[in-house]
Amino acid sequence: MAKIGIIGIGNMGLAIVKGLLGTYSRKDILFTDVNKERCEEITKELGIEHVDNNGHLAASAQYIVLAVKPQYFPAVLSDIRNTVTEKNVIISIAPGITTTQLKEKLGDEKRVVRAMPNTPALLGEGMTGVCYEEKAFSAEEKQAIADIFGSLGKMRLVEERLMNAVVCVSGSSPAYVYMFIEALADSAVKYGLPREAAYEMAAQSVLGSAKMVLETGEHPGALKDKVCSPGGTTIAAVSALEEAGFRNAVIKAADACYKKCTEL
Ligand SMILES: NC(=O)C1=CN([C@@H]2O[C@H](COP(=O)(O)OP(=O)(O)OC[C@H]3O[C@@H](n4cnc5c(N)ncnc54)[C@H](OP(=O)(O)O)[C@@H]3O)[C@@H](O)[C@H]2O)C=CC1
Ligand SMILES: O=C(O)[C@@H]1CCC=N1
Repeated sequence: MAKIGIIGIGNMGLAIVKGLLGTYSRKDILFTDVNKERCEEITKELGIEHVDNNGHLAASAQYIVLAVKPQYFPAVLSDIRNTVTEKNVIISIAPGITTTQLKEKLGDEKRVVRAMPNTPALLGEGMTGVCYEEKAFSAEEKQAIADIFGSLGKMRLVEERLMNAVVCVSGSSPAYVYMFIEALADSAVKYGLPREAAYEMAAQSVLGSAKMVLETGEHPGALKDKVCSPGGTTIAAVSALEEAGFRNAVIKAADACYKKCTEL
């Protein structure tokens, strides 16, 4: 099996490695990071090798995942530029950095995939949007890309012009979902429920509701209507949420997220 190398073992790099471990053998994964102490700790904890610099990683792995913050991309791309060849599959998970920009830095003949995963990949429950130039990859490579992101959860191929929308709906959205869970739990604590019970009840309600959307195929609005008894408690809450601009707040959050993608 071709080796997968991760550059940057922070929040997302580590989530990807842990997700990959569900499917890939330890010997097929390697990583680098500027923080050598962290490298040692992760190697010790997970039994995965790290190498001492990005150039060495690029020489050893066929699939290379760039998992550093966008501001560190120029340095990382320059580290690997002279080592990667047309045989490598270079996967960027940065928001806002386009395939054209990546190829400008790496050389036009290099082959680039853009992916936008999210942190639930850590548990194999991630969602990743992926785009690449169809004709640049063999069927076997396309399968390998699907396997890599499939091992982190669900994956969908999208057109590159939609990658910023993917950041809004799934790359960044776990943060808003955690805020919702936190607020929901606070609301129950306010009325006397112990905090630990409140987090479990809030999180399980979000998990169960998400599964209802995914597994019944019903429209979220129809599922909402089934919770709202006429004249009941839920419709009173829904009315208060509408008054506070709940749905508009989420759409405005996406506007801010999308704008930021275009500025990075
Ligand atoms: N976090 C998330 O939920 C998601 C993040 N992403 C994207 O993933 C990328 C990484 O994000 P995230 O994991 O949150 O960031 P982190 O800062 O947590 O992780 C990046 C890691 O890379 C290290 N690093 C920095 N420069 C280099 C370098 N030159 N060579 C090797 N390693 C380096 C950092 O070290 P140090 O800390 O010392 O700088 C850090 O350990 C970003 O582009 C982000 O936009 C995409 C989807 C979701
Ligand atoms: O906040 C960020 O910029 C990254 C991209 C998606 C999630 N985290």
